[in-house]
Amino acid sequence: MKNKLPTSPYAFSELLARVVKVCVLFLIIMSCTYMLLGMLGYHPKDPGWSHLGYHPVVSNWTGIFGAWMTDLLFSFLGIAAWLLPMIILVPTVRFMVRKEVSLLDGLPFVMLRTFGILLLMASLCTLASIHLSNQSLGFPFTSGGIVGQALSDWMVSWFSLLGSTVLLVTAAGMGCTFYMELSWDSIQNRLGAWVLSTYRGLSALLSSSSEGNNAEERVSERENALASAENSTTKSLKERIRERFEPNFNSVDEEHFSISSGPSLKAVNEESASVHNEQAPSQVLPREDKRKAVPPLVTDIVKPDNVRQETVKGSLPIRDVMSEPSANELSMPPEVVKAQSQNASVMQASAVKEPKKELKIVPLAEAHQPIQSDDQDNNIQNKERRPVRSLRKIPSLDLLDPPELQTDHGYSEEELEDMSRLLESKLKDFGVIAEVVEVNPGPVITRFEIQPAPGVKVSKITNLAKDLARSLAISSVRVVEVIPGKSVVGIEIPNASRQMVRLSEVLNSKPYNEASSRLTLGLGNDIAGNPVVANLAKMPHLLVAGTTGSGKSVGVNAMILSLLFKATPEEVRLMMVDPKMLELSIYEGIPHLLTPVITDMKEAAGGLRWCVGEMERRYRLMAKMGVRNLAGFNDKVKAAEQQGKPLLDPLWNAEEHGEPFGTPAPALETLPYIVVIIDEFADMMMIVGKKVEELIARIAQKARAAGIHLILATQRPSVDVITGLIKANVPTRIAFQVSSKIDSRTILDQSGAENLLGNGDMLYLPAGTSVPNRVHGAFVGDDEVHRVVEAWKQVGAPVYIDAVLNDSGSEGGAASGGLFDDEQDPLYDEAVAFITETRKASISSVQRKMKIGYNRAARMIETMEAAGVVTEAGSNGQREVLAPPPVRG
Ligand SMILES: Nc1ncnc2c1ncn2[C@@H]1O[C@H](COP(=O)(O)OP(=O)(O)OP(=O)(O)O)[C@@H](O)[C@H]1O
Repeated sequence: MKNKLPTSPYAFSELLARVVKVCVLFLIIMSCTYMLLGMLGYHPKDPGWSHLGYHPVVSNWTGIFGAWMTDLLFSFLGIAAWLLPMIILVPTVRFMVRKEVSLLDGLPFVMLRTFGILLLMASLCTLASIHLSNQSLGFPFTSGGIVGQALSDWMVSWFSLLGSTVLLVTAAGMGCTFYMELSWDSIQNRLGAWVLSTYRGLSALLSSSSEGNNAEERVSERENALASAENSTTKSLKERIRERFEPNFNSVDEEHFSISSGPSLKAVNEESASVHNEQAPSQVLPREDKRKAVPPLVTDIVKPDNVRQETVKGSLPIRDVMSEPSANELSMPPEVVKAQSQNASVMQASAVKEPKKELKIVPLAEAHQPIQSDDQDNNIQNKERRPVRSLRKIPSLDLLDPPELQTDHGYSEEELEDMSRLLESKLKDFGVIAEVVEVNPGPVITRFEIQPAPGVKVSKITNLAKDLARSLAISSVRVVEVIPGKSVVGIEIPNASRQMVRLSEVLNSKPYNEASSRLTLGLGNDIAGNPVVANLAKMPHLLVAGTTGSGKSVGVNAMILSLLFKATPEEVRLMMVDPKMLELSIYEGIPHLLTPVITDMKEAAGGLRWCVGEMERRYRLMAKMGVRNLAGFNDKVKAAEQQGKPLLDPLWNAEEHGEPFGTPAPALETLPYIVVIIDEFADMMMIVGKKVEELIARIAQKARAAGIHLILATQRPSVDVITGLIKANVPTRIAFQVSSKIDSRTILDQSGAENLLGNGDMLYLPAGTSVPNRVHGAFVGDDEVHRVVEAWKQVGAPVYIDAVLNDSGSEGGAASGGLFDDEQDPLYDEAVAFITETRKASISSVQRKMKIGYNRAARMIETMEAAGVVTEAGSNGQREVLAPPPVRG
């Protein structure tokens, strides 16, 4: 007798209760359906509670009862009546299916919901009465019914139309919350999910329709992939929970387990609770207690240890969604758990969907093309022609401090991988879709080569340099727009610890040692650690600028020492101008100096003027010798010496030198290169004025062939110092760190120097190029400079050329701009008389005749040229005298 009917009164009453419950449920469902049909079939002319009716027959499908009932509902509630069937049905069904809860236990909840219903209905009726016209609706009274009408009249008189609306919407929200036991979090989540899916759908639609917009297409594809991966992840989690619960929950509806789309955990909790309850019906728990009772059951399947922290995309910790929910999560509201699991699954899915690509890590030493030294192409021919080292004793490079042992090995592969992902994600935050395709670690910086998505402008990335630096929490980021030979953009990020480049390292390198030019400068190392040397003879003039403390003076010192380790005083002579009386005074007394280090700006102008005169003399000499440059001239002189037939000075004029007519000309000697180094060139511009700019421009235009070169340094890279005239004539530039993009543009005609690291980090822009090379400047300390200076002083004392400065002191009006243009020189008239008489317009003859310095004589000749007394110098440097000789009375 397996299926015995219950015989005890307890068993019968239980059966009866169950049957009654089902019947009541059925009745309520049918009543609500009837109500709904009645409302659908409503006709205003049917008889009803509010009127007798005009139709002989009732039109409502539900008969006269239905017509009456509908009329009653619409009369009282207006449009809100439509909600009634739903409002009755939903809680009833919920109450009925939860079979274990007695009416008494559920009473507080019923009351709460009822209160919610009343609040919701009343506020909806009133809102409808206030804002909806009844004309098209045709309800017996108003669109909000009698209830709405009464409440709206009262509320508007007290709170005005706007105030009532605000209050009613609030009341409706509250009613809804009570009625549905609603969590606004969950609404927010659902709304968010809906907006997201709509956006995905739309963007997928748009991207598929617009060809060429591949960037968006990739995003939307990726997002869709993430979404599907998310679903699949959710599903697998679903399946795993199902496996756990299968024996107990065979009949439980699939949707109760929907982790990502509903209050899944809550459903699981409730269902788990009911399992407990079935095991002990006698222990019916109120709802709150049930919740407390659930965790032990569920924690039973949770392994909190499985929660794995993974660092993907930099420092973002992501929980592995494949692990089961943590105990913590179980105490959270289900919506929060859902949101977290969604986030985590999206991230996990991205990791699953996009398997980590092997990041290509190529050290800069291999990836970076070393900067070609100007001298290197000529090396082979030059080596045959000239000895690489001068016979004269040049101090040993041992005087310099040796390079330090490099102990830092930079970033590990893992760190580089993480940084790449972080960089990608930060770029994405700023709206730039790009992929790191290669990483090049170097000794000072690491370069990330990124491939931007099609359509991304490189200027957008450049403009993000500062924001990127901030968001990556590093001092600076430099964007390299063009990497020769590649289609990628470079992002240069400083290493945590920087390796110092020592001058000894650069000067001991092959490129410096093999360079034949006596004007080879060791600048530092490139980003890959290769030495960078440059030939000043090819530059042929150099402008160095950078903010104070950026490493300019150290850089200039490194250049001067490069010259001192390469050339003897016979090969290179130096003129140093140091308005600050600080930086270059250290070189006082070395044999290379043409004059003592110039600190007086008037003398500096005189020095420049001497250079102009020397330049013109050299041009004349070269013209006579039929050579095109100083190297050619020196070669010819040396060759003649070696053959035992020294060449005689072709410009020799015995009379001019006060020698008797017929005195043989002296033999020609090789001419040294002259390098003029001006440490703070802005000061000179300020003190002496425009004339300096003109002189510099004049030297810069012509001096290359004559072997005269300028190195101009300034800490004020403004347009009044680095003028258009100077920029046009000084084509090679070095920018150390500057404070703004504008300063960088003034120096290099492009931004970038504002993102340098300081401490000798520089951008070197060779003449005729537009892509600057980043160089980490060579460091040389003051004590090293001292040692080299002392060594040279031991070799010999300087032979100063007095003419360079000897008459500059008499140029009283220099500061006022009257340095070169006064006809008021007391000797001017005498000089004009002398020239027009002898018909020889030569500076040296005026110099000798008047017993004045070169500068003053040259100035007089120029004034005569301006006055039309003499012509301008021809290609051979000669001038014709135009004015007639003075009339002798
Ligand atoms: N190549 C380098 N490597 C490492 N550190 C350097 C380098 N060059 C300069 N520095 C550091 O920067 C400091 C400032 O350098 P320097 O005096 O050359 O700057 P500056 O631009 O000439 O400043 P100012 O215009 O005020 O004289 C130096 O004392 C040194 O510590």
